[in-house]
Amino acid sequence: MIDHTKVGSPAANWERTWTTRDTMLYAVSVGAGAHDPTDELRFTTDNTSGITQQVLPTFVTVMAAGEAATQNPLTVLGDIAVTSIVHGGQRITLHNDIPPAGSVVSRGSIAAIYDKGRHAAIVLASTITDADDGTPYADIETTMILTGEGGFGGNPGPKASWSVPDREPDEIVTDHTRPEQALLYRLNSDRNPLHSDPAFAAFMGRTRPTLHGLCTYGYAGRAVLATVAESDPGRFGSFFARFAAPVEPGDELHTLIWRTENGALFQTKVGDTVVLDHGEFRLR
Ligand SMILES: CCCCCCC[C@@H](O)CC(=O)SCCNC(=O)CCNC(=O)[C@H](O)C(C)(C)COP(=O)(O)OP(=O)(O)OC[C@H]1O[C@@H](n2cnc3c(N)ncnc32)[C@H](O)[C@@H]1OP(=O)(O)O
Repeated sequence: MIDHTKVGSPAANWERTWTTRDTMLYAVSVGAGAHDPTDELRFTTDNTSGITQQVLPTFVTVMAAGEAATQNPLTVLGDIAVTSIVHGGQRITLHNDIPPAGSVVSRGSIAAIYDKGRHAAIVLASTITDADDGTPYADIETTMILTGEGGFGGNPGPKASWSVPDREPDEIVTDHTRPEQALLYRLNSDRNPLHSDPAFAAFMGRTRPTLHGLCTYGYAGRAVLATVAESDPGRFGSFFARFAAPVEPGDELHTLIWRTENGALFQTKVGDTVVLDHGEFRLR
Protein backbone atom coordinates (compact mmCIF):
# COMPACT_ATOMS: atom_id res chain seq x y z
CA MET A 1 0.00 0.00 0.00
CA ILE A 2 1.43 3.39 -0.96
CA ASP A 3 1.55 6.33 1.44
CA HIS A 4 -0.85 8.84 -0.15
CA THR A 5 0.21 11.69 2.13
CA LYS A 6 3.55 12.20 0.40
CA VAL A 7 2.50 14.81 -2.17
CA GLY A 8 5.20 17.50 -2.10
CA SER A 9 7.91 15.16 -0.81
CA PRO A 10 11.32 15.43 -2.48
CA ALA A 11 12.11 12.64 -4.97
CA ALA A 12 14.46 12.03 -7.88
CA ASN A 13 17.20 14.34 -6.61
CA TRP A 14 20.51 13.55 -8.17
CA GLU A 15 23.37 14.76 -10.34
CA ARG A 16 24.30 13.43 -13.70
CA THR A 17 27.35 14.00 -15.89
CA TRP A 18 27.39 13.08 -19.56
CA THR A 19 29.91 13.10 -22.40
CA THR A 20 29.71 13.38 -26.18
CA ARG A 21 29.76 9.58 -26.24
CA ASP A 22 26.52 9.48 -24.20
CA THR A 23 24.68 11.93 -26.45
CA MET A 24 25.80 10.12 -29.63
CA LEU A 25 24.84 6.74 -28.13
CA TYR A 26 21.42 8.12 -27.23
CA ALA A 27 20.82 9.33 -30.80
CA VAL A 28 21.70 5.92 -32.25
CA SER A 29 19.55 4.18 -29.61
CA VAL A 30 16.44 6.07 -30.78
CA GLY A 31 17.06 5.29 -34.44
CA ALA A 32 19.12 8.24 -35.71
CA GLY A 33 20.91 7.16 -38.89
CA ALA A 34 18.88 3.95 -39.21
CA HIS A 35 17.28 4.94 -42.52
CA ASP A 36 20.57 6.26 -43.92
CA PRO A 37 23.76 6.48 -41.80
CA THR A 38 24.70 9.75 -43.51
CA ASP A 39 21.46 11.40 -42.32
CA GLU A 40 21.43 13.05 -38.88
CA LEU A 41 25.24 13.07 -38.54
CA ARG A 42 24.92 16.17 -36.36
CA PHE A 43 23.31 13.92 -33.73
CA THR A 44 25.40 10.77 -34.24
CA THR A 45 28.96 12.10 -34.74
CA ASP A 46 31.28 14.71 -33.24
CA ASN A 47 33.95 14.87 -35.95
CA THR A 48 32.22 15.19 -39.32
CA SER A 49 33.71 17.98 -41.43
CA GLY A 50 31.48 21.02 -41.59
CA ILE A 51 29.04 19.67 -38.96
CA THR A 52 28.84 20.71 -35.31
CA GLN A 53 27.49 18.09 -32.94
CA GLN A 54 23.97 18.75 -31.62
CA VAL A 55 21.86 16.88 -29.09
CA LEU A 56 18.40 15.41 -29.58
CA PRO A 57 16.20 17.31 -27.09
CA THR A 58 14.60 14.11 -25.78
CA PHE A 59 18.04 13.21 -24.35
CA VAL A 60 16.90 15.32 -21.40
CA THR A 61 14.83 12.31 -20.28
CA VAL A 62 18.09 10.41 -19.74
CA MET A 63 19.53 13.34 -17.78
CA ALA A 64 16.36 13.39 -15.65
CA ALA A 65 16.07 9.66 -15.06
CA GLY A 66 19.35 9.14 -13.24
CA GLU A 67 20.02 5.43 -12.93
CA ALA A 68 16.29 4.61 -12.93
CA ALA A 69 16.58 0.91 -12.22
CA THR A 70 18.85 1.33 -9.20
CA GLN A 71 17.55 4.69 -7.91
CA ASN A 72 13.81 4.05 -7.68
CA PRO A 73 12.45 7.60 -7.20
CA LEU A 74 9.23 6.28 -5.66
CA THR A 75 10.75 4.79 -2.49
CA VAL A 76 9.41 7.83 -0.61
CA LEU A 77 5.91 6.34 -1.09
CA GLY A 78 6.81 3.13 0.75
CA ASP A 79 8.04 -0.28 -0.22
CA ILE A 80 7.09 -0.20 -3.91
CA ALA A 81 7.94 -3.32 -5.91
CA VAL A 82 9.66 -2.30 -9.13
CA THR A 83 7.51 -4.97 -10.82
CA SER A 84 4.39 -2.86 -10.19
CA ILE A 85 5.76 0.24 -11.94
CA VAL A 86 5.19 1.09 -15.60
CA HIS A 87 5.91 4.38 -17.24
CA GLY A 88 2.58 6.09 -17.94
CA GLY A 89 3.46 9.42 -19.51
CA GLN A 90 6.22 11.96 -20.06
CA ARG A 91 6.27 15.70 -20.59
CA ILE A 92 9.45 17.68 -21.19
CA THR A 93 9.68 21.45 -21.54
CA LEU A 94 13.03 22.75 -22.78
CA HIS A 95 14.40 26.20 -21.89
CA ASN A 96 17.85 25.93 -23.47
CA ASP A 97 19.69 23.63 -25.89
CA ILE A 98 21.36 20.63 -24.29
CA PRO A 99 25.16 20.72 -24.71
CA PRO A 100 26.87 17.58 -26.12
CA ALA A 101 28.64 17.10 -22.77
CA GLY A 102 27.98 18.53 -19.32
CA SER A 103 26.67 18.03 -15.84
CA VAL A 104 23.24 18.70 -14.35
CA VAL A 105 21.41 18.70 -11.07
CA SER A 106 17.89 17.26 -11.02
CA ARG A 107 15.58 18.46 -8.25
CA GLY A 108 12.21 16.73 -8.06
CA SER A 109 9.17 16.11 -5.92
CA ILE A 110 5.98 14.08 -5.90
CA ALA A 111 3.59 16.53 -7.59
CA ALA A 112 0.43 14.40 -7.47
CA ILE A 113 -0.95 11.01 -6.54
CA TYR A 114 -4.08 10.06 -8.48
CA ASP A 115 -6.48 7.20 -7.91
CA LYS A 116 -7.19 5.72 -11.36
CA GLY A 117 -9.42 2.89 -10.16
CA ARG A 118 -7.29 -0.22 -10.57
CA HIS A 119 -4.05 1.75 -10.68
CA ALA A 120 -2.43 4.70 -8.95
CA ALA A 121 -0.80 7.39 -11.11
CA ILE A 122 2.17 9.19 -9.55
CA VAL A 123 3.34 12.45 -11.09
CA LEU A 124 6.97 13.38 -10.46
CA ALA A 125 7.95 16.95 -11.32
CA SER A 126 11.64 17.84 -11.74
CA THR A 127 13.73 20.77 -12.82
CA ILE A 128 17.04 20.18 -14.56
CA THR A 129 19.73 22.83 -14.22
CA ASP A 130 23.40 23.06 -15.13
CA ALA A 131 25.54 21.85 -12.22
CA ASP A 132 28.17 24.55 -12.80
CA ASP A 133 26.33 27.77 -13.64
CA GLY A 134 22.66 26.99 -12.87
CA THR A 135 21.45 27.42 -16.49
CA PRO A 136 17.89 26.01 -16.57
CA TYR A 137 17.61 23.26 -19.17
CA ALA A 138 14.21 21.69 -18.65
CA ASP A 139 11.12 21.02 -16.60
CA ILE A 140 10.15 17.36 -16.56
CA GLU A 141 6.86 15.72 -15.62
CA THR A 142 6.97 11.95 -15.34
CA THR A 143 3.84 9.87 -14.73
CA MET A 144 4.44 6.43 -13.28
CA ILE A 145 1.54 3.95 -13.12
CA LEU A 146 1.55 1.69 -10.08
CA THR A 147 -0.52 -1.23 -11.29
CA GLY A 148 -2.99 -2.61 -8.76
CA GLU A 149 -2.35 0.27 -6.32
CA GLY A 150 -5.53 2.25 -7.08
CA GLY A 151 -8.93 2.13 -5.41
CA PHE A 152 -7.90 4.03 -2.28
CA GLY A 153 -10.63 6.64 -2.62
CA GLY A 154 -8.28 9.39 -3.78
CA ASN A 155 -8.48 12.21 -6.33
CA PRO A 156 -8.86 10.69 -9.84
CA GLY A 157 -7.04 13.66 -11.38
CA PRO A 158 -7.99 15.81 -14.36
CA LYS A 159 -9.79 14.21 -17.31
CA ALA A 160 -7.67 14.27 -20.47
CA SER A 161 -9.09 16.52 -23.20
CA TRP A 162 -6.95 15.26 -26.12
CA SER A 163 -8.69 13.78 -29.16
CA VAL A 164 -7.54 12.60 -32.59
CA PRO A 165 -7.94 15.43 -35.15
CA ASP A 166 -10.85 14.96 -37.52
CA ARG A 167 -8.65 14.81 -40.63
CA GLU A 168 -5.93 12.66 -42.18
CA PRO A 169 -2.44 13.13 -40.65
CA ASP A 170 -0.19 15.61 -42.46
CA GLU A 171 2.69 13.14 -42.23
CA ILE A 172 3.24 9.52 -41.20
CA VAL A 173 6.84 8.64 -40.28
CA THR A 174 7.77 4.95 -40.26
CA ASP A 175 10.67 3.62 -38.18
CA HIS A 176 11.84 0.02 -37.85
CA THR A 177 13.08 -0.78 -34.37
CA ARG A 178 15.69 -3.52 -34.13
CA PRO A 179 15.46 -6.85 -32.25
CA GLU A 180 18.25 -5.66 -29.91
CA GLN A 181 16.79 -2.14 -29.54
CA ALA A 182 16.14 -2.42 -25.79
CA LEU A 183 19.63 -3.87 -25.20
CA LEU A 184 21.04 -0.81 -26.94
CA TYR A 185 18.71 1.69 -25.26
CA ARG A 186 19.43 0.38 -21.73
CA LEU A 187 23.07 1.47 -22.14
CA ASN A 188 21.78 5.05 -21.72
CA SER A 189 21.15 4.24 -18.01
CA ASP A 190 17.80 2.50 -17.43
CA ARG A 191 18.73 -1.13 -16.80
CA ASN A 192 15.25 -2.17 -15.63
CA PRO A 193 15.17 -5.95 -16.34
CA LEU A 194 11.65 -5.55 -17.78
CA HIS A 195 13.46 -4.64 -20.98
CA SER A 196 15.98 -7.49 -21.06
CA ASP A 197 15.14 -10.41 -18.74
CA PRO A 198 12.45 -12.82 -20.08
CA ALA A 199 11.63 -14.18 -16.60
CA PHE A 200 11.20 -10.68 -15.15
CA ALA A 201 9.04 -9.62 -18.13
CA ALA A 202 6.89 -12.76 -17.72
CA PHE A 203 6.42 -11.92 -14.02
CA MET A 204 5.01 -8.57 -15.15
CA GLY A 205 2.60 -10.34 -17.52
CA ARG A 206 4.49 -9.69 -20.73
CA THR A 207 5.31 -12.39 -23.27
CA ARG A 208 8.76 -10.92 -23.99
CA PRO A 209 10.99 -8.14 -22.66
CA THR A 210 9.45 -4.90 -23.94
CA LEU A 211 10.97 -1.66 -25.15
CA HIS A 212 11.60 1.25 -22.77
CA GLY A 213 8.73 3.72 -23.06
CA LEU A 214 11.33 6.47 -23.38
CA CYS A 215 12.92 4.72 -26.36
CA THR A 216 9.64 4.85 -28.30
CA TYR A 217 9.30 8.45 -27.06
CA GLY A 218 12.74 9.27 -28.48
CA TYR A 219 11.78 7.81 -31.88
CA ALA A 220 8.61 9.93 -31.89
CA GLY A 221 10.55 13.02 -30.81
CA ARG A 222 12.94 12.64 -33.77
CA ALA A 223 10.06 12.05 -36.19
CA VAL A 224 8.09 15.09 -35.01
CA LEU A 225 11.12 17.40 -34.80
CA ALA A 226 12.14 16.42 -38.36
CA THR A 227 8.63 16.95 -39.72
CA VAL A 228 7.72 20.17 -37.96
CA ALA A 229 11.04 21.91 -37.25
CA GLU A 230 13.56 20.57 -39.79
CA SER A 231 15.33 18.65 -36.98
CA ASP A 232 16.40 21.90 -35.33
CA PRO A 233 16.80 21.31 -31.55
CA GLY A 234 16.65 25.09 -31.03
CA ARG A 235 12.98 25.06 -32.04
CA PHE A 236 11.99 22.29 -29.61
CA GLY A 237 9.69 23.65 -26.89
CA SER A 238 7.69 20.94 -25.16
CA PHE A 239 6.75 17.35 -25.90
CA PHE A 240 4.21 15.07 -24.23
CA ALA A 241 3.02 11.52 -24.78
CA ARG A 242 1.14 8.90 -22.84
CA PHE A 243 2.40 5.29 -22.99
CA ALA A 244 -0.76 3.50 -24.07
CA ALA A 245 0.47 -0.02 -24.86
CA PRO A 246 3.74 -1.96 -24.73
CA VAL A 247 6.12 -2.00 -27.73
CA GLU A 248 8.33 -4.99 -28.49
CA PRO A 249 11.87 -4.63 -29.85
CA GLY A 250 11.62 -5.25 -33.61
CA ASP A 251 8.20 -3.58 -33.93
CA GLU A 252 7.58 -1.10 -36.74
CA LEU A 253 6.53 2.33 -35.45
CA HIS A 254 4.24 4.62 -37.40
CA THR A 255 4.09 8.15 -36.04
CA LEU A 256 1.03 10.05 -37.28
CA ILE A 257 1.59 13.81 -37.19
CA TRP A 258 -0.98 16.60 -37.46
CA ARG A 259 0.54 20.10 -37.75
CA THR A 260 -0.96 22.80 -35.52
CA GLU A 261 -0.41 26.56 -35.33
CA ASN A 262 2.39 26.23 -32.77
CA GLY A 263 3.60 22.65 -33.24
CA ALA A 264 1.85 19.33 -33.76
CA LEU A 265 -0.35 16.63 -32.32
CA PHE A 266 0.76 13.03 -32.78
CA GLN A 267 0.14 9.37 -32.09
CA THR A 268 2.48 6.42 -32.60
CA LYS A 269 1.05 3.07 -33.68
CA VAL A 270 2.27 -0.51 -34.05
CA GLY A 271 -0.14 -2.00 -36.57
CA ASP A 272 -3.55 -0.79 -35.43
CA THR A 273 -2.51 -0.45 -31.78
CA VAL A 274 -1.87 3.04 -30.44
CA VAL A 275 1.32 2.83 -28.35
CA LEU A 276 1.92 6.57 -27.80
CA ASP A 277 -1.23 8.61 -27.30
CA HIS A 278 -2.24 12.19 -26.47
CA GLY A 279 0.93 13.36 -28.23
CA GLU A 280 1.57 17.08 -28.27
CA PHE A 281 4.62 19.01 -29.49
CA ARG A 282 5.07 22.77 -29.11
CA LEU A 283 7.67 24.89 -30.81
CA ARG A 284 9.95 27.08 -28.69
C1 LIG B 1 12.52 9.56 -12.76
C2 LIG B 1 12.12 8.79 -13.99
C3 LIG B 1 12.12 7.30 -13.86
C4 LIG B 1 11.73 6.60 -15.13
C5 LIG B 1 11.66 5.09 -14.92
C6 LIG B 1 11.16 4.39 -16.13
C7 LIG B 1 11.07 2.91 -15.88
C8 LIG B 1 10.96 2.16 -17.20
O1 LIG B 1 11.99 1.20 -17.28
C9 LIG B 1 9.57 1.50 -17.26
C10 LIG B 1 9.06 1.43 -18.66
O2 LIG B 1 9.60 1.93 -19.61
S1 LIG B 1 7.55 0.60 -18.87
C11 LIG B 1 7.31 0.62 -20.64
C12 LIG B 1 6.48 1.78 -21.11
N1 LIG B 1 5.16 1.80 -20.58
C13 LIG B 1 4.23 0.87 -20.92
O3 LIG B 1 4.49 -0.08 -21.64
C14 LIG B 1 2.83 1.06 -20.38
C15 LIG B 1 1.85 0.89 -21.51
N2 LIG B 1 0.49 1.12 -21.04
C16 LIG B 1 -0.25 0.15 -20.47
O4 LIG B 1 0.20 -1.00 -20.34
C17 LIG B 1 -1.64 0.50 -20.04
O5 LIG B 1 -2.07 1.65 -20.72
C18 LIG B 1 -1.77 0.77 -18.50
C19 LIG B 1 -1.41 -0.50 -17.73
C20 LIG B 1 -0.85 1.92 -18.07
C21 LIG B 1 -3.21 1.17 -18.20
O6 LIG B 1 -4.08 0.28 -18.88
P1 LIG B 1 -5.46 -0.22 -18.25
O7 LIG B 1 -5.19 -1.04 -17.04
O8 LIG B 1 -6.22 -0.89 -19.36
O9 LIG B 1 -6.13 1.11 -17.79
P2 LIG B 1 -7.25 1.95 -18.55
O10 LIG B 1 -8.56 1.23 -18.41
O11 LIG B 1 -6.79 2.28 -19.93
O12 LIG B 1 -7.30 3.30 -17.71
C22 LIG B 1 -7.76 3.32 -16.38
C23 LIG B 1 -7.58 4.72 -15.86
O13 LIG B 1 -6.19 5.04 -15.84
C24 LIG B 1 -5.92 6.18 -16.69
N3 LIG B 1 -4.69 5.95 -17.41
C25 LIG B 1 -4.43 4.91 -18.23
N4 LIG B 1 -3.18 5.03 -18.74
C26 LIG B 1 -2.69 6.19 -18.25
C27 LIG B 1 -1.48 6.84 -18.44
N5 LIG B 1 -0.54 6.33 -19.24
N6 LIG B 1 -1.28 8.01 -17.80
C28 LIG B 1 -2.24 8.53 -16.98
N7 LIG B 1 -3.43 7.93 -16.76
C29 LIG B 1 -3.64 6.77 -17.40
C30 LIG B 1 -7.10 6.25 -17.64
O14 LIG B 1 -7.29 7.56 -18.12
C31 LIG B 1 -8.22 5.80 -16.75
O15 LIG B 1 -8.59 6.86 -15.86
P3 LIG B 1 -9.86 7.78 -16.13
O16 LIG B 1 -11.01 6.85 -16.01
O17 LIG B 1 -9.79 8.80 -15.04
O18 LIG B 1 -9.70 8.36 -17.50
